[in-house]
Amino acid sequence: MVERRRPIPVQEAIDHVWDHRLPGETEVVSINKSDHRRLADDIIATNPVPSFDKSPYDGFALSSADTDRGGRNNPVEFEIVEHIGAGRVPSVKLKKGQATRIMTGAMIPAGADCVAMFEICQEFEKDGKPYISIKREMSSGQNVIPKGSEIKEGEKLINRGTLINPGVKALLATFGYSKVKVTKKPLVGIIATGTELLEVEEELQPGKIRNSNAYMIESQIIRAGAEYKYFGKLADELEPSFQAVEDALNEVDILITTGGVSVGDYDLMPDIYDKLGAEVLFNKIAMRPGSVTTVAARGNQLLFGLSGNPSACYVGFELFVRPILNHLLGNKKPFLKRVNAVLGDDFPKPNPFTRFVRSYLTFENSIIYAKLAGIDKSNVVSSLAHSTSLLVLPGGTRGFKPGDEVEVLLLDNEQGQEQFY
Ligand SMILES: Nc1nc2c(c(=O)[nH]1)N[C@H]1C(S)=C(S)[C@@H](COP(=O)(O)OP(=O)(O)OC[C@H]3O[C@@H](n4cnc5c(N)ncnc54)[C@H](O)[C@@H]3O)O[C@H]1N2
Ligand code: MOO
Ligand SMILES: [Mg+2]
Repeated sequence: MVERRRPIPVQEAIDHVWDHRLPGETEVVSINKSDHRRLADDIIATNPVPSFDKSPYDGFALSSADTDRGGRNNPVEFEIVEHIGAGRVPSVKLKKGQATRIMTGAMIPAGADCVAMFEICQEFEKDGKPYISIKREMSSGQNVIPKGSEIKEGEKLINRGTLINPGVKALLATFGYSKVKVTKKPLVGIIATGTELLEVEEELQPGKIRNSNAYMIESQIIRAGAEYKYFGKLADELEPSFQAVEDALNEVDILITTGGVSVGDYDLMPDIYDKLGAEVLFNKIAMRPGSVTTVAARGNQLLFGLSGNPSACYVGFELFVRPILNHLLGNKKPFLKRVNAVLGDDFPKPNPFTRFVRSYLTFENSIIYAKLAGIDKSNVVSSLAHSTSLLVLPGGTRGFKPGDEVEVLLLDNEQGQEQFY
């Protein structure tokens, strides 16, 4: 007799997996290798920025008081006593009527409180010495970037958990973080099951198919920021499959298998979990595709039994594996970002289960439209390449039509959300 499974709501399944989450680990990497990693510590300003009063322009540093009553008919003159570029420390303290020729980024000399840009100065020589004249009044602080005006020393700039992007990297360099403490990438094992599977380089044979899921999962793991180890494909035979799964568990943090989780004669994963002594958290979810997605726990390891059907496998990963990887990676918003959109296609067939439809978004006249990425069947592979989102259609007795307001989960968005819903 076929086993009857009780489907549980998606949120309940997500909660079960979430209850088994573990804290991630950290490691130190060189700043050059830190891209796309997540910060394990807050980033604190180790110095003020700028760390000295500096000039934002090429011009002349002088005392604004010396320009008092300067004007169109009353030019004020300054003797140029020093010439400094960025990186040099001024050595002359300016006296009344003196100015320093200064370049962008250079330190403002003592005795100066403003910078007159080249464009407003007349240069000339008097007694063989360089001079300028200015036909206007300057104010104190004009064209000076004061020390600490951008960032105060000790200020918290970036929260731990933040993904390192070019801007974050610029800050790390600004504050001397040549080594960066980041969260460690969890290692996720992949096993594909199915006697019908051929590897990518093999010729197609009658009754067989190429194993696309393992490669798809590799890519999903990388997109999530983790690392994978592929243990190959297994024929549907219990003893060797059990051995392979047990061996793989010794090497990885998390194990993903694909196929063999339904109720077929060669669906061996339920027996393998049994033999491993793993606790099956659930094996039926009220969702399409991926209703047979099974998650088991052995010790502190999670085993994700994703469906063999490509679209079901894909969705199972995004809903159940990805948040756990995000959590291990220190992402404080581990669930897929959910936004509202307008349905751009017809979807007349109702379904009692919540559907996660492979879709993409378009942006027209300030409206986000969600459109179907292709055939909406659990066994198809073709729609996945065009999917940037999962349209969430609640289960029920009605279908959906263009113009209906819908929710979509974003697949390529780095900013997730704290809860699934
Ligand atoms: N009597 C029932 N039959 C089925 C049920 C059910 O409830 N009662 N559930 C159906 C649903 S829903 C799904 S989804 C599938 C799930 O199947 P399995 O997870 O057990 O996977 P397999 O049987 O091993 O394979 C299913 C399908 O996927 C192809 N496949 C498998 N591995 C790969 C791979 N690595 N790359 C590409 N394609 C793969 C495989 O050849 C099969 O066509 O069960 C339904 N049946
Ligand atoms: O698990 Mo199946 O994908 O619901 O069709
Ligand atoms: Mg099966």
